[in-house]
Amino acid sequence: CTCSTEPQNHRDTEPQNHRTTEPQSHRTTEPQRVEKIRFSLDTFPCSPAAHVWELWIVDPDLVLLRGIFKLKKKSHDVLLTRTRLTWTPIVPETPTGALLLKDVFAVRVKRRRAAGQQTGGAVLGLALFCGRRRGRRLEEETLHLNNASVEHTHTWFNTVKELLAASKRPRSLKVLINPCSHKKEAVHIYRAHVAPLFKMADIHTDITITEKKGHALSVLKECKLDEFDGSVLVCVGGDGSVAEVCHALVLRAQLDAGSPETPERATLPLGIIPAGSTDVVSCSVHGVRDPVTAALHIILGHLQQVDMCSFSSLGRLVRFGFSAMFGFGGRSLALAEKKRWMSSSRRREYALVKTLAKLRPEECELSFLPAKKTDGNLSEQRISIMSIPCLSPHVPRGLAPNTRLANGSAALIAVGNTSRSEFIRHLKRFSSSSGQFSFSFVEAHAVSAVRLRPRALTGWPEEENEEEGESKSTPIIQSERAFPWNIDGELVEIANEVLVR
Ligand SMILES: Nc1ncnc2c1ncn2[C@@H]1O[C@H](COP(=O)(O)OP(=O)(O)OP(=O)(O)O)[C@@H](O)[C@H]1O
Repeated sequence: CTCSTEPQNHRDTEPQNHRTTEPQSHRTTEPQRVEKIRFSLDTFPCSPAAHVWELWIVDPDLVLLRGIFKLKKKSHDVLLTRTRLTWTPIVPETPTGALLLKDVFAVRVKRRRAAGQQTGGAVLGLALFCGRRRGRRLEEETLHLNNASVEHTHTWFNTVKELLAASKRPRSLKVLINPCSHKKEAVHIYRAHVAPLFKMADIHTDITITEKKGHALSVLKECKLDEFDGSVLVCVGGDGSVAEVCHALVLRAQLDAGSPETPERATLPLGIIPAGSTDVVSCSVHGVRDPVTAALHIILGHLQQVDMCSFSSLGRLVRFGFSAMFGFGGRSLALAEKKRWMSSSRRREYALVKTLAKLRPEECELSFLPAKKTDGNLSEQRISIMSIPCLSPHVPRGLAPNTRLANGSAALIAVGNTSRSEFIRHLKRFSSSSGQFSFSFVEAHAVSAVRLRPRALTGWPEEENEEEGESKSTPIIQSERAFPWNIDGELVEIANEVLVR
């Protein structure tokens, strides 16, 4: 029983509040079983000083203080109640869990709030948000550090926040979204899976939803790059969108450096959020096709250099890109492009089957500069050139599994003249297992440059009338002298020899 006019003599009139103002080592986390009964002055008129009497019925087991002390050189959790001191050894003394701050992207103070309550609420502790590896994926995970002390929580919060602010992470993002990618889901993928993570990490975003093909290129050609200082460009879309943005970044770097001949490194890093049908570039860089993994890589500031090729013809730059196919790959894409009204998977299947039915070698002269060994000369081929492994859900090990992302070379895969059935066997091995290069008609080389000169300037002329009902005014090859190339999934028609570096 105590009597007071000074609330602080009771430590506080609200027993549960005093828990939140105590420093860590003197704070109890036990529920406080204290009941308070108030009496009016009239009840005890004999008291000269007090206005109110308060009777405190105190649980003798109530923990008054709690802290970590060493007893006989071992750490103990020590509790103080009104009647006794107890201590429990803290075992093991080595940490049982660890979290690297390089994986943490946000910290928040947790509060108890009623439904609909926006502000305030009792402090419950800290939540640390991090990206955890699960195989090739990065997943968002939260570490809860529960502690009801306001002072303690804010000290930890401020320190962690300062540490995060000092790390090399993007503070702002210029986001380009292709709303037409694949099933037109890019905007939804961004809003549902990516934007909440950027918000959580306090990253400012400036979003452009592209209106047509070439829009991203014109944005990046004309923008002032110093406005993007310290920021990262993000592309949400499929391989066509990524290729357009990458081409724009490298082209811009070359234009700014005034060196059309020498390759220049792009000044802005690019984040790729996969929203296409195959997402070869995203799969190759992240090892998995997953928007959350991609977003967490961006937030955590992970950087990966990636090789690109330049494609030029007769001394003029055609474009920059990661992969190109000539022959079978170019022909089937050209055919698929004619069937735009079909769904993307159907027209791809249709074009594949049709092109296989008319399979024949390209008459061409192919020379290359090997990355390590002696140079070579090949003819009558179907050809692929890839600066990255080109992984996709359909080809889990990649079209060019021996190519690294940034080794300064590309894989040249040349498939010589063979029967249709052997060619199909070769193709099938990409999706099933290894061994796709162990055919006598397949050659694979690591190269730093390739020159391809088509010999027959009219390509496959018999194809142009290949189907009943098909208009003769829409030939597969727009110009009689042009050859279809598949560069990063985009149809590029080039009439003359092509130099890839
Ligand atoms: N608003 C738009 N309307 C039409 N095309 C666009 C628009 N914005 C961008 N594009 C172009 O769409 C082309 C294809 O986009 P993207 O590669 O993202 O989709 P996709 O072809 O469905 O995916 P994938 O290449 O993985 O199959 C790109 O060349 C891009 O330049």
